[in-house]
Amino acid sequence: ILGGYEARPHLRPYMASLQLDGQHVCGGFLIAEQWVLSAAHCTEGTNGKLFQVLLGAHSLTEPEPHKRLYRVRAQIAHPGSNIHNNRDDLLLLQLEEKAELNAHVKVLPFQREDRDVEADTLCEAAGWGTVTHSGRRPDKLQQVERPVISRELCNHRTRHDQTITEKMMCTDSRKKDTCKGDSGGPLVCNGVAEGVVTAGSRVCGNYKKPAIYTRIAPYAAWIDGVMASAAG
Ligand SMILES: O=C(O)c1[nH]c2ccc(F)cc2c1NC(=O)[C@H]1C[C@@H]1c1ccccc1
Repeated sequence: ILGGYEARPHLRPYMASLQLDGQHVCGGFLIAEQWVLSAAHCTEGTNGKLFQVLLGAHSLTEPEPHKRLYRVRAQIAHPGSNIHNNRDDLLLLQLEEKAELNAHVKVLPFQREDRDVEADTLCEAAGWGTVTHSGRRPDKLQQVERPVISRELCNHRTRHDQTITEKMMCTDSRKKDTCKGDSGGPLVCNGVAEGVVTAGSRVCGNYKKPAIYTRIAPYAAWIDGVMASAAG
């Protein structure tokens, strides 16, 4: 998160850190007791290794009472996701067991109504992604508030030039922005997850390249289908 600030500990009890060998790789969030939603690109370069999912954390390194690392039973990338673009950039992770829900570990509802969030709506993003242009990594969860920008503006030839589909949304990236390592985390608008930070490599903090999110509502049926088929 560039230009943000330390989140109040455990005010975002749905936040997950996707880790490999104890290292934070991407964000994610709890959408059901045994399911985390993140971004498919985060699995690139992991050559099929399964993540571990840290829940209930504020600091990545310090011992905290409700912090717990969960093994992953299955990782399901959206079938349309690919390395060449940001389309269908979603990853579902089934935890080995149901997460123990408490004040520090909670499910975040996601938007099911497929309607664009109005431009200028202030939404929030949080993550353990880079906090400086030089790539400094924070230990504690950071957050930032960003206004939604219209798809028309985001698709301008000087911005993302017609690559933003109706299954994506954008926020202003002037100075304050999501960045590498925040991918997979939720864009929360009025208390509901409307988007997932895309994990395609992009420049951060440059107003000419707005932040891109996968809108969740268009994928509600896919998400429900995967969770239902793997149930039990
Ligand atoms: O965040 C992303 O967009 C992204 N997309 C990817 C694709 C492949 C892939 F193997 C990783 C990623 C990855 N994350 C990262 O590189 C994480 C490791 C870097 C990081 C940044 C800040 C704080 C901690 C760690």
